[in-house]
Amino acid sequence: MSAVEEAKRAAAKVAVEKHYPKDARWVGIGSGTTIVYVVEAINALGVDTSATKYIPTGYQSKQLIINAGLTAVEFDAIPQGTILDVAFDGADEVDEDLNCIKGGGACLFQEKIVAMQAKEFICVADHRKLQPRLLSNWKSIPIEVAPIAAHRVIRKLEELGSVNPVIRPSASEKEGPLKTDQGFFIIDAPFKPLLIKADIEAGQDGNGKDGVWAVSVLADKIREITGVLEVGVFHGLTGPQATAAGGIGGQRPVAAYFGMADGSVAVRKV
Ligand SMILES: O=C[C@H](O)[C@H](O)[C@H](O)COP(=O)(O)O
Repeated sequence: MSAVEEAKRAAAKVAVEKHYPKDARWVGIGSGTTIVYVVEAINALGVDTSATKYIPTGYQSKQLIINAGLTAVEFDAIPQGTILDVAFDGADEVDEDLNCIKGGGACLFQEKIVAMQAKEFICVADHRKLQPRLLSNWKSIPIEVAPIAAHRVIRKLEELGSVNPVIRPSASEKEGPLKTDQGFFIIDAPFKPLLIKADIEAGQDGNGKDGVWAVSVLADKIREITGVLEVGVFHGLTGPQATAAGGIGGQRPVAAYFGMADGSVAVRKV
Protein backbone atom coordinates (compact mmCIF):
# COMPACT_ATOMS: atom_id res chain seq x y z
CA MET A 1 0.00 0.00 0.00
CA SER A 2 1.36 3.46 -0.90
CA ALA A 3 2.23 6.04 1.77
CA VAL A 4 -0.78 8.19 0.76
CA GLU A 5 -3.16 5.23 1.12
CA GLU A 6 -1.62 4.47 4.54
CA ALA A 7 -2.21 8.10 5.50
CA LYS A 8 -5.89 7.92 4.49
CA ARG A 9 -6.32 4.70 6.47
CA ALA A 10 -4.66 6.16 9.58
CA ALA A 11 -6.89 9.27 9.47
CA ALA A 12 -10.03 7.19 8.98
CA LYS A 13 -9.19 4.97 11.96
CA VAL A 14 -8.75 7.93 14.32
CA ALA A 15 -11.82 9.76 13.01
CA VAL A 16 -14.04 6.70 13.45
CA GLU A 17 -12.67 5.85 16.89
CA LYS A 18 -13.35 9.43 18.05
CA HIS A 19 -16.69 10.16 16.39
CA TYR A 20 -18.60 6.95 15.66
CA PRO A 21 -21.27 6.58 18.38
CA LYS A 22 -21.35 2.96 19.58
CA ASP A 23 -25.16 3.01 19.45
CA ALA A 24 -25.38 4.84 16.09
CA ARG A 25 -28.71 4.40 14.27
CA TRP A 26 -28.15 6.58 11.18
CA VAL A 27 -24.71 7.19 9.66
CA GLY A 28 -23.86 9.13 6.49
CA ILE A 29 -21.18 7.62 4.27
CA GLY A 30 -19.50 9.86 1.70
CA SER A 31 -17.79 9.13 -1.61
CA GLY A 32 -14.26 8.75 -2.92
CA THR A 33 -11.20 6.70 -2.10
CA THR A 34 -10.71 7.77 1.54
CA ILE A 35 -14.20 6.82 2.67
CA VAL A 36 -13.35 3.18 1.91
CA TYR A 37 -11.09 3.25 4.98
CA VAL A 38 -13.84 4.81 7.09
CA VAL A 39 -16.12 1.86 6.34
CA GLU A 40 -13.22 -0.52 7.06
CA ALA A 41 -12.67 1.25 10.40
CA ILE A 42 -16.37 1.05 11.31
CA ASN A 43 -16.32 -2.70 10.77
CA ALA A 44 -13.07 -2.96 12.73
CA LEU A 45 -14.70 -1.35 15.78
CA GLY A 46 -16.51 -4.63 16.36
CA VAL A 47 -19.74 -2.92 17.46
CA ASP A 48 -23.17 -4.34 16.61
CA THR A 49 -24.15 -2.65 13.32
CA SER A 50 -27.22 -4.81 12.64
CA ALA A 51 -29.70 -2.06 13.58
CA THR A 52 -27.72 0.77 11.99
CA LYS A 53 -28.69 2.32 8.66
CA TYR A 54 -25.98 3.81 6.46
CA ILE A 55 -26.97 6.64 4.13
CA PRO A 56 -24.95 6.69 0.88
CA THR A 57 -24.02 9.80 -1.08
CA GLY A 58 -24.06 8.17 -4.51
CA TYR A 59 -23.68 4.92 -6.42
CA GLN A 60 -20.08 4.15 -5.35
CA SER A 61 -20.92 4.90 -1.74
CA LYS A 62 -23.97 2.62 -1.81
CA GLN A 63 -21.98 -0.27 -3.28
CA LEU A 64 -19.29 0.27 -0.66
CA ILE A 65 -21.84 0.01 2.17
CA ILE A 66 -23.49 -3.09 0.72
CA ASN A 67 -20.17 -4.84 0.01
CA ALA A 68 -19.11 -4.22 3.62
CA GLY A 69 -22.18 -6.13 4.81
CA LEU A 70 -23.90 -3.00 6.15
CA THR A 71 -27.44 -1.78 5.46
CA ALA A 72 -27.79 1.03 2.93
CA VAL A 73 -30.84 3.28 3.01
CA GLU A 74 -31.13 5.98 0.35
CA PHE A 75 -31.52 9.55 1.57
CA ASP A 76 -35.08 9.79 0.22
CA ALA A 77 -36.06 6.63 2.10
CA ILE A 78 -35.20 7.81 5.61
CA PRO A 79 -38.21 8.82 7.71
CA GLN A 80 -38.92 12.55 7.59
CA GLY A 81 -37.26 14.45 10.39
CA THR A 82 -34.56 11.83 10.94
CA ILE A 83 -31.29 13.33 12.06
CA LEU A 84 -28.17 11.33 11.27
CA ASP A 85 -25.90 10.70 14.26
CA VAL A 86 -22.82 11.43 12.20
CA ALA A 87 -21.68 11.71 8.57
CA PHE A 88 -18.15 10.93 7.37
CA ASP A 89 -16.70 12.05 4.06
CA GLY A 90 -13.48 12.90 2.24
CA ALA A 91 -12.50 16.24 0.71
CA ASP A 92 -10.32 17.59 -2.07
CA GLU A 93 -9.07 20.49 0.02
CA VAL A 94 -9.72 21.86 3.53
CA ASP A 95 -8.77 25.38 4.64
CA GLU A 96 -7.90 26.76 8.09
CA ASP A 97 -11.57 27.57 8.76
CA LEU A 98 -12.58 24.00 7.81
CA ASN A 99 -14.26 25.08 4.58
CA CYS A 100 -13.91 22.26 2.04
CA ILE A 101 -13.79 21.74 -1.68
CA LYS A 102 -15.56 18.55 -2.73
CA GLY A 103 -16.64 17.01 -6.01
CA GLY A 104 -13.28 15.92 -7.41
CA GLY A 105 -14.89 12.52 -7.95
CA ALA A 106 -18.11 14.12 -9.28
CA CYS A 107 -20.09 13.66 -6.06
CA LEU A 108 -21.12 16.76 -4.19
CA PHE A 109 -24.88 17.31 -4.19
CA GLN A 110 -25.81 14.15 -2.28
CA GLU A 111 -22.76 14.61 -0.06
CA LYS A 112 -23.97 18.06 0.91
CA ILE A 113 -27.54 17.05 1.77
CA VAL A 114 -26.29 14.07 3.79
CA ALA A 115 -23.73 16.19 5.68
CA MET A 116 -26.38 18.81 6.44
CA GLN A 117 -28.73 16.17 7.83
CA ALA A 118 -26.15 14.99 10.38
CA LYS A 119 -25.53 16.20 13.92
CA GLU A 120 -21.80 16.03 13.19
CA PHE A 121 -20.06 16.09 9.83
CA ILE A 122 -16.52 14.68 10.04
CA CYS A 123 -14.00 15.00 7.24
CA VAL A 124 -11.21 12.49 6.60
CA ALA A 125 -8.31 13.08 4.23
CA ASP A 126 -4.58 12.80 3.65
CA HIS A 127 -1.97 15.54 4.08
CA ARG A 128 -2.23 16.77 0.47
CA LYS A 129 -5.68 18.15 1.28
CA LEU A 130 -4.58 20.17 4.32
CA GLN A 131 -4.08 23.74 3.04
CA PRO A 132 -4.26 27.27 4.44
CA ARG A 133 -6.79 28.39 1.82
CA LEU A 134 -9.07 26.69 -0.68
CA LEU A 135 -7.65 26.59 -4.22
CA SER A 136 -4.05 26.56 -2.97
CA ASN A 137 -3.26 23.16 -4.43
CA TRP A 138 -6.63 22.07 -5.89
CA LYS A 139 -7.15 24.59 -8.67
CA SER A 140 -10.86 24.63 -9.50
CA ILE A 141 -14.30 24.48 -7.89
CA PRO A 142 -16.50 21.58 -9.05
CA ILE A 143 -20.05 22.78 -9.76
CA GLU A 144 -22.97 20.48 -10.61
CA VAL A 145 -25.14 21.95 -13.36
CA ALA A 146 -28.14 21.08 -15.51
CA PRO A 147 -26.74 20.04 -18.91
CA ILE A 148 -29.02 22.39 -20.82
CA ALA A 149 -27.69 25.39 -18.86
CA ALA A 150 -23.99 24.44 -18.88
CA HIS A 151 -22.77 27.04 -21.40
CA ARG A 152 -24.82 29.79 -19.78
CA VAL A 153 -23.35 28.88 -16.38
CA ILE A 154 -19.83 28.99 -17.86
CA ARG A 155 -20.41 32.56 -19.09
CA LYS A 156 -21.68 33.61 -15.64
CA LEU A 157 -18.65 32.00 -13.95
CA GLU A 158 -16.36 33.97 -16.28
CA GLU A 159 -18.16 37.15 -15.19
CA LEU A 160 -17.26 36.21 -11.59
CA GLY A 161 -13.59 35.99 -12.60
CA SER A 162 -13.13 32.31 -13.34
CA VAL A 163 -10.52 31.77 -16.04
CA ASN A 164 -11.39 28.96 -18.44
CA PRO A 165 -14.12 27.01 -16.60
CA VAL A 166 -14.68 23.70 -18.39
CA ILE A 167 -17.29 20.96 -18.54
CA ARG A 168 -15.64 17.83 -17.11
CA PRO A 169 -15.26 15.16 -19.80
CA SER A 170 -16.00 11.48 -19.18
CA ALA A 171 -13.22 8.91 -19.44
CA SER A 172 -14.17 8.09 -23.01
CA GLU A 173 -14.31 11.06 -25.41
CA LYS A 174 -17.12 9.58 -27.46
CA GLU A 175 -19.39 9.49 -24.42
CA GLY A 176 -19.18 13.28 -24.05
CA PRO A 177 -19.27 15.02 -20.67
CA LEU A 178 -19.17 13.07 -17.43
CA LYS A 179 -22.62 12.60 -15.84
CA THR A 180 -23.20 12.76 -12.10
CA ASP A 181 -25.50 10.43 -10.12
CA GLN A 182 -28.22 13.00 -10.88
CA GLY A 183 -27.49 12.90 -14.64
CA PHE A 184 -26.03 16.42 -14.45
CA PHE A 185 -22.70 17.81 -15.69
CA ILE A 186 -19.77 19.02 -13.60
CA ILE A 187 -18.13 22.32 -14.47
CA ASP A 188 -14.64 22.81 -13.02
CA ALA A 189 -14.16 26.52 -12.45
CA PRO A 190 -10.66 27.84 -11.59
CA PHE A 191 -10.48 30.84 -9.25
CA LYS A 192 -7.72 32.52 -7.26
CA PRO A 193 -7.18 31.12 -3.72
CA LEU A 194 -10.19 31.98 -1.54
CA LEU A 195 -9.84 34.29 1.45
CA ILE A 196 -10.42 32.92 4.94
CA LYS A 197 -11.80 34.70 8.01
CA ALA A 198 -8.36 35.90 9.12
CA ASP A 199 -7.77 37.58 5.73
CA ILE A 200 -11.06 39.47 5.97
CA GLU A 201 -10.32 40.45 9.59
CA ALA A 202 -6.94 41.74 8.40
CA GLY A 203 -8.79 44.07 6.02
CA GLN A 204 -8.70 42.21 2.70
CA ASP A 205 -11.69 42.67 0.41
CA GLY A 206 -13.35 39.36 -0.45
CA ASN A 207 -16.00 40.73 -2.75
CA GLY A 208 -14.47 39.71 -6.06
CA LYS A 209 -12.29 42.76 -6.70
CA ASP A 210 -9.51 41.59 -9.06
CA GLY A 211 -11.06 38.11 -8.92
CA VAL A 212 -10.32 37.65 -5.20
CA TRP A 213 -13.22 36.17 -3.24
CA ALA A 214 -13.98 35.14 0.31
CA VAL A 215 -15.20 31.53 0.53
CA SER A 216 -18.87 32.09 1.40
CA VAL A 217 -19.27 35.16 -0.80
CA LEU A 218 -18.17 33.28 -3.92
CA ALA A 219 -19.97 30.03 -3.02
CA ASP A 220 -23.25 31.95 -2.60
CA LYS A 221 -22.76 33.86 -5.88
CA ILE A 222 -22.18 30.62 -7.80
CA ARG A 223 -25.17 28.95 -6.21
CA GLU A 224 -27.40 31.84 -7.30
CA ILE A 225 -26.71 31.13 -10.99
CA THR A 226 -29.78 29.55 -12.53
CA GLY A 227 -28.85 26.08 -13.77
CA VAL A 228 -26.55 25.32 -10.83
CA LEU A 229 -27.74 22.42 -8.70
CA GLU A 230 -24.99 22.72 -6.08
CA VAL A 231 -21.49 24.03 -5.65
CA GLY A 232 -18.61 21.91 -4.34
CA VAL A 233 -17.68 24.37 -1.60
CA PHE A 234 -18.82 23.27 1.86
CA HIS A 235 -18.96 26.35 4.07
CA GLY A 236 -21.05 28.37 6.51
CA LEU A 237 -22.31 27.62 9.98
CA THR A 238 -21.51 24.30 11.59
CA GLY A 239 -22.18 22.44 14.84
CA PRO A 240 -24.21 24.18 17.54
CA GLN A 241 -24.20 27.49 15.60
CA ALA A 242 -25.92 25.80 12.65
CA THR A 243 -28.44 24.21 15.01
CA ALA A 244 -29.13 27.56 16.70
CA ALA A 245 -29.79 29.08 13.27
CA GLY A 246 -32.46 26.46 12.55
CA GLY A 247 -30.28 23.95 10.70
CA ILE A 248 -28.96 20.62 11.95
CA GLY A 249 -25.17 20.42 11.81
CA GLY A 250 -24.31 22.46 8.72
CA GLN A 251 -22.24 21.59 5.66
CA ARG A 252 -18.83 22.58 7.08
CA PRO A 253 -17.24 19.76 9.13
CA VAL A 254 -16.84 20.17 12.88
CA ALA A 255 -13.55 18.30 12.64
CA ALA A 256 -11.20 17.15 9.88
CA TYR A 257 -8.61 14.39 10.29
CA PHE A 258 -5.54 14.24 8.06
CA GLY A 259 -3.15 11.34 7.69
CA MET A 260 0.30 12.94 7.60
CA ALA A 261 3.39 11.87 5.65
CA ASP A 262 5.18 10.84 8.87
CA GLY A 263 2.39 8.43 9.86
CA SER A 264 0.77 10.72 12.43
CA VAL A 265 -2.79 12.05 12.23
CA ALA A 266 -3.44 15.80 12.42
CA VAL A 267 -6.79 17.29 13.35
CA ARG A 268 -8.43 20.63 12.65
CA LYS A 269 -11.51 21.47 14.70
CA VAL A 270 -13.92 24.39 14.78
O1 LIG B 1 -16.58 13.78 -5.54
C1 LIG B 1 -16.00 13.22 -4.68
C2 LIG B 1 -16.04 13.55 -3.25
O2 LIG B 1 -16.32 14.88 -2.95
C3 LIG B 1 -14.82 13.04 -2.51
O3 LIG B 1 -15.16 12.98 -1.16
C4 LIG B 1 -13.58 13.90 -2.68
O4 LIG B 1 -13.30 14.09 -4.05
C5 LIG B 1 -12.36 13.26 -2.00
O5 LIG B 1 -12.09 12.06 -2.61
P1 LIG B 1 -10.85 11.14 -2.19
O6 LIG B 1 -11.14 10.60 -0.86
O7 LIG B 1 -10.82 10.10 -3.25
O8 LIG B 1 -9.65 12.03 -2.23
